[in-house]
Amino acid sequence: MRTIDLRGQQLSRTDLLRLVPRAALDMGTAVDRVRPLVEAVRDRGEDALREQARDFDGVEGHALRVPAERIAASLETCPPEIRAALELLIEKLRRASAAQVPAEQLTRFGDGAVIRQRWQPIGRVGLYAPGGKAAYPSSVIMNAVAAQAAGVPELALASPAQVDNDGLPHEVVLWAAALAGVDEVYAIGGAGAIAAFAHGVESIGLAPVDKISGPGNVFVAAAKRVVNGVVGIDSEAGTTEILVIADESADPRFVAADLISQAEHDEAAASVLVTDSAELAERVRSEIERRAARTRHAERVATALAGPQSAVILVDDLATAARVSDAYGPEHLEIQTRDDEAVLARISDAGAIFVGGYTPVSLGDYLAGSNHVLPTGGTTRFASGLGAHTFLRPQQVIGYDRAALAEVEQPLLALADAEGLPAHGEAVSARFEAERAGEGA
Ligand SMILES: NC(=O)c1ccc[n+]([C@@H]2O[C@H](COP(=O)([O-])OP(=O)(O)OC[C@H]3O[C@@H](n4cnc5c(N)ncnc54)[C@H](O)[C@@H]3O)[C@@H](O)[C@H]2O)c1
Ligand SMILES: N[C@H](CO)Cc1c[nH]c[nH+]1
Ligand SMILES: [Zn+2]
Repeated sequence: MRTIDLRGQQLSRTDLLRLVPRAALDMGTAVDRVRPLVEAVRDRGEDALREQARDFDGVEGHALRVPAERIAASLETCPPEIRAALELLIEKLRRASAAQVPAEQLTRFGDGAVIRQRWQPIGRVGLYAPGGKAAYPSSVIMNAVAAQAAGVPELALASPAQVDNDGLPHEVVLWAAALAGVDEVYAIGGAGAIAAFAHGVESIGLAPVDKISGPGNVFVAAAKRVVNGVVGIDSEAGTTEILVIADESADPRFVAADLISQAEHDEAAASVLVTDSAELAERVRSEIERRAARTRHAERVATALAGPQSAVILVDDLATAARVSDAYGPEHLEIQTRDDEAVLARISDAGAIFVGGYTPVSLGDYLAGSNHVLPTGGTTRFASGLGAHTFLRPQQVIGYDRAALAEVEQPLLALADAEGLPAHGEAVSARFEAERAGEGA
């Protein structure tokens, strides 16, 4: 990991934005690459999906829709300990997701004037679970349980076709779909899946969805940006990022293990350590050296950690560390310091925040009860992680009676007049015309 030494420098947020590294393939380039893939699926449907499965997943002649009976039957081969772990995840996530559903609120302006704030679930959603370099049953559940907590009636799931599973998605993805109660599943990956959800594919019975959610690599995130507006999207939950703020009190073994854990996702994943302790930085480095080579995906991890997107950043103090973190706006932020709450209080922009030495990101990836689908690429400035709220739209329901309308008639006429839109005022006055004509007679 390269070192960026910011000690002794007074840097503005703009300076920090330029200094702090970002993922190797930028979103603009990825958008240019996937736009033709999305348009091909929009224009040529199944044929384009089959070409993309051949080119990117190495799969041909497979069934794009997984029969519902096959999904249910998959559970027969699910080892009991994996089933129990998936069920534990479902149970914890259901509780935390239910807490994300807001209660209906009433605002009354006197007796006959009320605004109801209700939260309306989206009708049909497309859930994406990645499946290129690894299998993501946990993402199936993060998506499905959040949507179910919101009350979404129709869920469809897509995940890449696998050569070693007869062109079906990973078997463990089917287990998760069966346990989460999702029976509309497609063996489609990447930009093709996002385009298929957005535009529908009649020949395989895939109706267009209203909103797409779920994580994926940079091509998946870019495709979501392309279809945004045709359908809604959750967030750009792309290539994984972790930023750790640590001081000399942190355990270098924990910090190193966490930086490696997220580098395991993708050669393009970003692992960043920000510390005011040069000694900790050194100890983390040697721990990484000791551990990284031993991991199953050592080459991928080494590439991610050596890439321009990963770094050790040395700062003068933890206040500066928090500024660096906010400028970066990481998907995952870990805080391992002597006073974690003080650092947390300085943080604004992060997808999810993991506080203390015993709250690693991989706990949140699987079993904290929180949702692991999180915004990346600096979008934490305006986007949030996936939750029940992702699938709910606030709608105001307005009800005034005659007396309450009469009470606001005059100020409303003044506003309509100020905007030069008198018919707006007349739409109110018209309701009292007959009565006034009677009074005048
Ligand atoms: N932000 C989050 O919430 C979150 C959560 C989990 C995983 N992730 C990220 O998801 C990603 C998973 O990636 P993955 O590759 O394993 O699975 P994936 O399903 O996201 O991507 C595989 C698909 O990418 C497409 N693809 C591959 N090469 C391409 C190319 N050159 N051009 C266009 N399309 C191409 C193919 O369609 C393929 O099916 C990782 O980057 C991981 O960090 C993010
Ligand atoms: N760390 C990922 C989010 O970037 C989520 C995940 C799923 N499985 C393992 N990890
Ligand atoms: Zn992870």
